[in-house]
This record gives sequence, structure tokens and C-alpha cells, in this order.
Amino acid sequence: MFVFHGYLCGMKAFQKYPNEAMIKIQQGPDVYFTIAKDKEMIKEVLIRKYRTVGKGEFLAPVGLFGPNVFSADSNNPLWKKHRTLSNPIFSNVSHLRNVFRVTMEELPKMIQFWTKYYDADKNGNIRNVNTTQELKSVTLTVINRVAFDYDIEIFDKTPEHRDEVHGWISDLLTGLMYKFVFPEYLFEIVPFGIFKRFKDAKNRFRDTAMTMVLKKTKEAELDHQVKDDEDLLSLLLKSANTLKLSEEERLSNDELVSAIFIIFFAGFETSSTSLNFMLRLLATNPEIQEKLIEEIDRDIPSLDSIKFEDITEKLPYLTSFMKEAFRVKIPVGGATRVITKKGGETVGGQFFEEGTVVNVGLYAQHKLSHNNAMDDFKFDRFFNPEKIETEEDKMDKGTMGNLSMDFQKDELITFSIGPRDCLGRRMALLEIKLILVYLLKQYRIKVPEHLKEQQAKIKETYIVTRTVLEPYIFDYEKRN
Ligand code: HEM
Repeated sequence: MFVFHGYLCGMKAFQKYPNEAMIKIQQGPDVYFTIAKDKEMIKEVLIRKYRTVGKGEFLAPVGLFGPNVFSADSNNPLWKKHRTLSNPIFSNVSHLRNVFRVTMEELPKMIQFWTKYYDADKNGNIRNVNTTQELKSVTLTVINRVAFDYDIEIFDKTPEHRDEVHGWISDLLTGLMYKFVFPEYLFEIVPFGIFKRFKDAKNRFRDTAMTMVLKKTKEAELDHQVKDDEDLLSLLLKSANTLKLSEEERLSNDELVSAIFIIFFAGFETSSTSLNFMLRLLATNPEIQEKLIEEIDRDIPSLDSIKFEDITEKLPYLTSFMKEAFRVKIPVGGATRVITKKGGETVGGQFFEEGTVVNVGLYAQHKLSHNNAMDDFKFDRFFNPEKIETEEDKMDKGTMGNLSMDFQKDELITFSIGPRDCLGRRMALLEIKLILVYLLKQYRIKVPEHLKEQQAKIKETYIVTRTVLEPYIFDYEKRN
């Protein structure tokens, strides 16, 4: 099978014409412009002109139950309202500690589940684990508990339950992709195939989300106080009372379902896919894995003693490894914007008509940064023991300690930048690093001998996020 993705096209054009700041790309009848190398132009689009070079209608299909924080244009008051309400949940330290706690509770359950349902032996080795799928299970569990206080119980039940949950979520997301291509009415009238499965999955999502909303509404009626580590749903419901919002400003049920959908969608796929590639990099680079194990053993005495600060402040090699993995295998390959200003807008000194699509090539930016480092994986690229921390660095750290990412300093744009950057950045970084520490503290990760050839041939591409066309399977060999 030949797998090719549009982001690659943009990158190749930038390589061929290294002096150009902007490339025009034609894909069938569609024409769009892409920028990637010029940092100032990227900032112009994503930060300075975020209202006039906005989301437009481009991402409207992602507003499955109505516009949401991801799909709505920056001029839409709904975006501002949702962003303001959701921000603390994924940024404040008390909430991040909640992410830490929930992830630490789920990981032992995940290992028990693997031990029970994969090839485990008496020495604690677990073999042939379908890691691509299992990582989705854990990130799904964490986002549901953290954001909605809702337990999908994937590790408490059987593999059949897990497969059933993954099945309908996959129908929901596949159907969502079809919505970008097929007209709306087909989803209403076609009674078979993915159209029907999508409709069923959508109804199921709405029912599940409404169950969460009703449960939380009852709880919120009994207790109006907003706690420090409140889940997102409670906060959304309670804020309506505490902030004395008018009826109009409060979130309607449809808005709530839409808000739940986007956090659910954005919150699990990207994190699991990042981890998937990170584990493959470790399994195929045993010398890097050893170096990281050494560091973890030095900084963290035991599995039970892992602390929040260990993840945010310590393990600089691991942080560097994660950043480099994000650079080479960036999960979201582009950020698309539309000229929404009436009469058009100027970008990089060039005038564009209203409706023109401008894409920030995150994939190309990562490949061409660091002196065109392309796929040259250097796990300690971001490790600098000699760097003397300035007062400004200390100020910048905020809640994430050393685990922060900065476009200017790191030349990385994994989570985008500006007012529409990733809402879940801090949560994702914390969750991913914690899962890596938890696994490496106990296991060496290896590609099973009998699958080495097959696994090396697995194709990577982008279907919304970076993905693999077949799952990665790993052995988890217990460390002594
Ligand atoms: C490694 C994991 C993740 C990556 C690489 C990632 C990447 C991104 C990127 C690149 C954008 C901005 C797109 C643009 O500029 O148009 C974005 C937006 C967003 N992300 Fe993430 N994300 C991750 C995890 C999460 C998580 C865990 C959440 C959970 C809350 C989340 C929620 C969102 C939301 C709500 C937006 C839209 C924000 C807005 O438009 O105001 N993401 N993400």
C-alpha cells in the first residue's frame, strides 16, 4: 500500500525552495497556502491575527453536536466562554495534581489487565501486548475521569467490553471524517454501513453525555461550592451559579454535549498516539531506553514513591526524549486557518481574499527546524546540563516546572501557539511523562522477536492525527 499525506507535500516544497516563506498547494480542486519556516509569519497568523485569520467554517464538522471550543471561530462568543471556563481544568496546579492522581490509580489496573489477558509468565513478563490499542484505553480512561468524573471501567471488565467501547468510538471518529467529505443528508437517510454506525454511535454518545450531565446537575444542586480540583463538567455547571451568569450565558444541554465531545475527542487520541510512537522509539533504540532507565532509577527510588514534582521538575533526559519524539513524530501535522476578515487580510506582506485557507505546517516546521534535522533522532537534543537558569527561565516555568515547551527557545510547535493553542497541553505532557516513567520503572520494552520484520514495515501516516495502519505490539520484560 502506498501511504502519502499532504503535510509531506508541503515539506518537500519547502525543501525544494528553501528561500520561500510561503508555498501555494493545489490538492485536486482545492488551493491553500502553507507557511512553516518563517517564525514571525507563524506568529502573525496564530497570535497577532487570530481573529481575522480564524477558524471560519473549516472545522464546522468537528462541532458534531453544535459549535465547540475547537471548531468555533475566534469571533464566536461561545469560543471565549468555553475557553475561559475550561482553561483552569487543564492548567491549574490543583487540577494537574488530579491528573497525576487519576493516572497513578489507573496504571496498576492497566498492568493487571495486561497480565490477565496477554501472555504473562510467572516472572512478571507480559508479551505481545497490542500497545496501540491499550494506550487508547488508558488515555480514554484518564480524560473521562479527569474531565467528567466518569469511569468507563475499561480495565475493570473484559477484553470484549474494551473492544466494544473502542468499536463505537472508532465509528464515531470515522464518521466524523466522512462528514468532511459527504453531504449532511446522507447521514440521515443511508440506513447501512458507516453512515448507520455513525448515527448509532452519535446517539450513544449523546445519551452517555446526558447521563453525565444529569448526574452532575444533581450533585451541583446539592453543593454549589467550586472545589480546587473540580472536574470540568461540575465546573461548567457550577460556574453558571457562581458567576451569576444570565440564562443566555449559561451552557445549554446541546452546548454541554458538544463541550464534552470535543474534550473527549481531543483529549485521548493525541496523547495515545504520542505515547505509541515514543514507545516504538524506545523499543527500537535500546541504548536510549537504558539511559532513560538509569535516570529514572537515579531520580525515583520506587514505583510507590513517584511524586508530582518528580514528573514536572526532574528527569531532564526523559523530557528531552519526549520533546525530540514530538519533533520527529508530531501528532498534529498542521493548524488550519481561514481569512475571515471582510474584504481580505494581509499575511507576510501578501494580500489574501476572504475565505482563503492558510495552513501552518507544524509537521514541516518540526522537520526543518534545528538546522533541517529532519528524522535525525537525537534523544538528548534538548538536554543542556551547562545551561544556567536565568530569573526569566524560573518565571516562565509556572506549574509545569521543567516540563514546559516554548516555541521561541525550543523551536517546537507541537501544541500550536497563541490564543487558540492546545487547551490540554499541560495535562498531556504530565500524563505522557508519567506513563513513560511508570512503564520504564518496571519493564524493558521490546519488539517481539517473531514480529520484528512485520512491525518494521508498519506504515505511518496522518488521519487527523499521526497514526499507524497496524498496531504496534511490544513485549514488556520485567526488570529485576
Ligand atoms: C500530545 C497531546 C496533544 C497534542 C499534540 C495536541 C495538539 C493540539 C494542537 C496542535 C492544537 C491547536 C490546533 C490549532 O492551532 O488549530 C490543539 C487544540 C486543542 N486541544 Fe490539544 N493536543 C493534545 C492533547 C490535548 C488534550 C489532552 C486535551 C484535553 C483537554 C486537548 C484539548 C484541545 C482543545 C480543546 C483544543 C482547541 C483549543 C482552542 O481552539 O481554543 N488537547 N491541540
